[in-house]
Amino acid sequence: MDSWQAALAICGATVTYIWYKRHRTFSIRDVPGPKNPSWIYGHAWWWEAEEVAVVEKKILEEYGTIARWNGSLGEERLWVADPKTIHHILQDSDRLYAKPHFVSEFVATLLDWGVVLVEGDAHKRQRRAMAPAFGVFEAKALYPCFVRCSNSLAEKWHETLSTAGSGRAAIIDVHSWLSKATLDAIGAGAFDYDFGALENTDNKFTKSYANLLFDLFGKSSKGRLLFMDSFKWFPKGFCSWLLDRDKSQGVARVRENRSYAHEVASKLIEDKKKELEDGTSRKDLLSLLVKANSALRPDWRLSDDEIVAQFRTILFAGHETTAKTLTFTLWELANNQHVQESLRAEITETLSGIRARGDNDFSVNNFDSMPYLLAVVKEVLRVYPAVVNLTRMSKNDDFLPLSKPVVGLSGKVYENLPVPAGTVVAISTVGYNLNKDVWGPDAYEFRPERWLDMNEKPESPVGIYSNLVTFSGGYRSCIGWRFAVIELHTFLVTLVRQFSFALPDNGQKIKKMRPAGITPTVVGEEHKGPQMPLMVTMLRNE
Ligand code: HEM
Repeated sequence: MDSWQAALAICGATVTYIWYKRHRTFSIRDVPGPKNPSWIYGHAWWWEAEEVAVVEKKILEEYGTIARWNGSLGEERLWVADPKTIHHILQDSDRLYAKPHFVSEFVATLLDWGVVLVEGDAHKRQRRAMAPAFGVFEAKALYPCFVRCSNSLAEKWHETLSTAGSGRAAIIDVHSWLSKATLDAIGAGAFDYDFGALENTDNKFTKSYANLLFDLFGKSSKGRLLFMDSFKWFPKGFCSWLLDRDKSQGVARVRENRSYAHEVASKLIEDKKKELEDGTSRKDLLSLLVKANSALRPDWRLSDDEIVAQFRTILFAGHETTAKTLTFTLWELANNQHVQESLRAEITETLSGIRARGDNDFSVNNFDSMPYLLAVVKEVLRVYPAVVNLTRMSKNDDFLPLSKPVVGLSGKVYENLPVPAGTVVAISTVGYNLNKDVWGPDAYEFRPERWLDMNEKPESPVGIYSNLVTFSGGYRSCIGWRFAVIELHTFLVTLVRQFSFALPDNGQKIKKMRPAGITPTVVGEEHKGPQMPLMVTMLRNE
């Protein structure tokens, strides 16, 4: 075959492929969605440029709970905020949907191949080994760690405010403090390891976490996004190979973090194994994991490398997520003084009851009888889900069930939506959590009271916690949700009883940026990375 014939054959094959993709029955081409701003880049930049929830509300208002959008080079994708569809993807479809390899390989630079990223039998095996460390009893046992870390944070704020001009109040970047305190909390609770972040200890591993996610994702450009999206065209493994050679500052920082993490984790695992042999095993998650693992059938056991991967996974999955959730909680309390006052009143009243019974302070079980505290935390988790999208890819052609029919661009009405194999589906946690069909006409408002009025349980809850998709749902839902919820309750009670929060009167505006989840930044100072300056005032001692 000469070169002309070869060129003709390639052109013919390309045209046939494009024709096949356009005309096959299983297509999402007919689904309405926002106009593609660029065939080359798709919507990636459009998402990045807009504030979290602004785009989601636009899509919900204009297209409803299912929309088509584009990846690079014209690729068609789905955006989903419909409860029935999400339920199908998360609960029923181990066989049908997987995390796309090009996303997982990128995230693996941060987490290694731990339970968040592996698929199929490897996931089952890793999850089985981890499950015993994440029960209710185990989460409650970590309460003293959270008390210690939240008290250390309160002490730091007391010191800062006592030396401030007025002696009682100052503007504090609560996000940077909460990020340090939650790193200490996950270190203590999950590994019995002291990061010393609040104390500013000279620990290179601790320092390697400062703004790591923002450096990796927050300084994106169109070219960078295209580069990352292009991994989808390459076979598995290529992306990892390329990232190992990537010289960009964000990836270089992650590589450095990985080498410190491996060093620390290997030493910790060795110590935990020794403690297990000596009968001095502790109650942190890693000790429980090492113990549960050693009792498993040999072919189910995790290797040391896999345990190291869980160490990095737990650190990433459980650190910034809780820090950001707490940051937005304090912001909403500053925005809604009546909510803050009601919460403080409930804390004070509960504490009086505890003291009247002869106890000194809160125990973890007291939170269950604090409906307003529970409502505030659920409402923050609803409006500010730390992970804004769950990305999946259909393994086979599938029909997605819908709560409401979708009217296609052609006028055709779909009761179920045909989705071709290989379609990327973004499950929008923000879109679902703001869906008015699920949460009522005031779904966009921050209103903790909705949880006090709610008494009906949904027939098929979508998420693992309170019908929210914030912790995902089904067999890959967040294994650490109990840990997170107890940590959030503990920090809030400690901080709200000792400090009040208000918006600074300097006209500053907060922008919720998208990279690496939902990130608080100040408008005009986005380049400085995450921050949330609030006016914090010391309250009188109890
Ligand atoms: C507010 C805090 C948190 C939020 C919003 C959150 C959210 C999530 C979400 C959405 C997923 C699913 C990710 C996906 O499917 O791609 C997930 C998975 C996971 N989370 Fe969390 N998380 C939080 C805290 C924690 C904590 C504190 C830990 C550990 C102590 C943790 C450990 C994990 C792990 C190990 C997984 C992977 C589970 C699996 O794939 O089987 N998370 N989390």
